[in-house]
Amino acid sequence: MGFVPMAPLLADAKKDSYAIGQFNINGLQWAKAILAGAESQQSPVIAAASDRLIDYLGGFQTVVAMMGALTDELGITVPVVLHLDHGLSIERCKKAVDAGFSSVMFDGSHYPINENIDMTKEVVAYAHAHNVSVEGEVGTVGGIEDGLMAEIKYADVEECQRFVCETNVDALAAALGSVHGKYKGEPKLGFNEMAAISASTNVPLVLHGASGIPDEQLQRAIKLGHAKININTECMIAWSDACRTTFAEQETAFEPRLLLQEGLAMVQATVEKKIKQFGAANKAAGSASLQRR
Ligand SMILES: O=C(CO)COP(=O)(O)O
Ligand SMILES: O=CCC(=O)O
Ligand SMILES: [Zn+2]
Repeated sequence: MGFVPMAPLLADAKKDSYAIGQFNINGLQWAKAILAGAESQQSPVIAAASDRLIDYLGGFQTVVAMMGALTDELGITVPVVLHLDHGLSIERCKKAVDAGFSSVMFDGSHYPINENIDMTKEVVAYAHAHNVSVEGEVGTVGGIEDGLMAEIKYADVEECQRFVCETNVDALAAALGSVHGKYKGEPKLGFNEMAAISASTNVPLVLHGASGIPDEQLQRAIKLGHAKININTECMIAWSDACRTTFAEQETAFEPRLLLQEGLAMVQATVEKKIKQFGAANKAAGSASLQRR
């Protein structure tokens, strides 16, 4: 089974007011937990490799081969998007397309808007020619992004409109106060700006840094056009808490399969919980016949 492009899935999600979960891959067993969680909920899923972690994961081709084999061997029937998260350069986005990813994010948010537009355009031209979807970012998500500590820079409504119109991206990550990693205090998303950006761009929006955002704010974001919600930290916290407990309880154990299994079960449980929260459970059937790469 191949991977599906992201654009048609997000169009369906936006139309029916639910969001598809993006879950970051932190290794082979982790990828299995993501796929099993999506299958059990019968939800489309976006499995993402952060460009920052590509070498750690074994390289672009390894990620594609691993995810392809896992979806086959596990008998996964729900649509799976294989997405490059926070692509660091045009070249690396092209490499991901060549390797077989079905979606890429080019993160040009640290560049001035004109450069971000030009670079994103180049990624879109290459990716669309290969039936691969593209996500772009305007403004800056706070916290650790690409390994660097980023200041929050709110997306500007007019810049977003220009960005979408000129680049033809399939999805827009408009930074509106969310933060990667753990929140210090209550997150406060810019809902007025969100409404204006959603209305003026008319593309599916992407919420980065969604771990730890209260349900009420997530539901408002979905109503205002967010069709993709990114979760990594909540899975990592669930995994590390469970693993720490196992290590403390089983002082003499040494087999990784046993030591890590409770942590991985918690990753799957977190994926399932978030999918239900995003309203994406049982949404796989309508999109299952989509063209795969
Ligand atoms: O945005 C994310 C991945 O791109 C994940 O954000 P969290 O750190 O909030 O899970
Ligand atoms: O969490 C997602 C992004 C990253 O870690 O690079
Ligand atoms: Zn992100």
